[in-house]
Amino acid sequence: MDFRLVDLSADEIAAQLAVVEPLTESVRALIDAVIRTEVPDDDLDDARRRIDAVTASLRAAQKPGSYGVPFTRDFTGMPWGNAAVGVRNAIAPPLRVDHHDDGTATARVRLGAAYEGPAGLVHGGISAMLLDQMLGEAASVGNGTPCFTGTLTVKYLRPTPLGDVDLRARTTGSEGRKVFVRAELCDADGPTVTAEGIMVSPRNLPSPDQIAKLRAATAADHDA
Ligand SMILES: CCCCCCCCCCCC(=O)SCCNC(=O)CCNC(=O)[C@H](O)C(C)(C)COP(=O)(O)OP(=O)(O)OC[C@H]1O[C@@H](n2cnc3c(N)ncnc32)[C@H](O)[C@@H]1OP(=O)(O)O
Repeated sequence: MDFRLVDLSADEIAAQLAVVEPLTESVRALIDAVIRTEVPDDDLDDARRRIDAVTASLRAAQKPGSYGVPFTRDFTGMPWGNAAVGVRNAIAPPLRVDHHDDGTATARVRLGAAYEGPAGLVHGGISAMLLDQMLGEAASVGNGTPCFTGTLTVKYLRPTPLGDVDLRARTTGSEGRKVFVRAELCDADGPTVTAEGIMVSPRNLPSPDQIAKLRAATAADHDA
């Protein structure tokens, strides 16, 4: 787990997001357009050349490896490359997860043509990924430390049509470093996929107490 700290204020992060989120949204629109376009082949070839030129311009200054999960000075994670929630990742729908006082995590997301499995239906792997993220978020926030998926059990109750889906997760208990979590993915008529997870806080991570102390120390440094 990457605990790299970045010295960015909330304003600086907001300024980055203001540029990055629209760019990623444009790439998502591009993905959808490539899937559904019916323009002639010559136009496709021309589009490819122009896209390659944009890609080359972005690669002029490029981070090695992946984005990782840097932490801000108030110890907030920035999982911007994450496949499910990443604001820099055009493959992510992205899921925007809300955490509630009762310990549940919820999200609503529109799954378009890029997430198709069977015709007109959400790919089962995408449903599993989104549910996995929800389980991890509910477990991690409830536990106060990041939890990895140990065991994930997914049950597909009925097909999920592409379109708007709602997700909800809640922890059902914990035992040592294990957190037990349940989640469901619903269309307008109710649950289509359910999941159960045993999420484990890895042994080499700081404990929730240590993280709370780190967060307090970082805040105190910043105030000084
Ligand atoms: C705001 C947003 C915040 C942040 C939100 C973050 C959300 C992230 C969501 C994404 C979730 C992912 O995709 S995570 C990526 C996919 N998952 C992974 O790559 C995990 C790969 N596996 C591992 O790293 C490891 O095997 C771990 C962490 C699962 C366990 O390793 P460990 O830490 O050494 O654990 P260990 O001491 O062996 O075991 C501790 C206890 O857990 C149990 N245990 C161990 N492995 C498993 C297992 N696979 N399934 C069930 N239970 C297990 C043991 O029996 C033991 O129980 P007992 O004897 O105490 O009873």
